[in-house]
Amino acid sequence: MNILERIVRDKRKEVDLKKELTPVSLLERFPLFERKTNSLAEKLKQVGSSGIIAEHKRRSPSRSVINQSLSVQEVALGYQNAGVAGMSVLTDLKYFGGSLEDVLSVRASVQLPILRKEFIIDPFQILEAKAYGADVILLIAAILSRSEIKSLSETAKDLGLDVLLEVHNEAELQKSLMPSLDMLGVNNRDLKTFEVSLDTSRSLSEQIPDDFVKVSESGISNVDAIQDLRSYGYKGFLVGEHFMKTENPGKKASEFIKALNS
Ligand SMILES: O=P(O)(O)OC[C@@H](O)[C@@H](O)c1c[nH]c2ccccc12
Repeated sequence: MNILERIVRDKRKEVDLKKELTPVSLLERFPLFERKTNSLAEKLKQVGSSGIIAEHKRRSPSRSVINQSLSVQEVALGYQNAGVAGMSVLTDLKYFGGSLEDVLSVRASVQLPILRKEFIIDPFQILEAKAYGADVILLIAAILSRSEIKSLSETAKDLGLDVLLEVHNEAELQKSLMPSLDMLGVNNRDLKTFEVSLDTSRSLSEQIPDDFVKVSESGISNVDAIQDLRSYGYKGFLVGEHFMKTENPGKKASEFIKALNS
């Protein structure tokens, strides 16, 4: 069993348990459930957007410690001041050390569009995302069938959330294209082997129709890479470790965006 299969197996158990404990009717009564969401796709399309989607990530299966010592609010404020287009918040606890409460804290601290970074396999997790203040959900093509992608993305759209669909190869891309997606993310990291190559974004770019906002994810650690990926049509750049592994992720992001604009 590869790591992705293990994560999904554990996620199924976690979600089934949570569904027993929390009725949907309760989530729908959370104060944040009614709010108007903030579109990341629209933000990325604006001229002059930095395109940076900065991630909060304490640890990962490929790197046991990234940053465990900062408060998520502090990181969020630093990112917002730096001029990022949006923020991604990992909510998986077992493998990434995150939680839905992290989304709630970020929502209370900044106005940025917030992506709930999670292994979504059930509509319940999309209701949670809305209830805790997220604006965008991630769907990962490697763990979902076409019909699951369709029903989950339609659920998200009905709630006013943006959908970022993540692919890693051509087969995943071809099986996933449908109008209920807003952004197409190409993960440069193979979630089964952890190998990273920006060539994945370069080679898949021309197969992504222009009606989707293109996002390149993972392994981005320099400004030149972004300039290069822009020439392939990418408008969003998901950056985690390069910022989070420093003592001051907001400062790192600020320097990065300044270099991008100079
Ligand atoms: O830390 P990096 O290499 O900059 O990567 C960030 C982000 O792309 C990565 O965390 C990620 C992309 N897709 C995911 C799916 C699940 C968990 C994590 C991810």
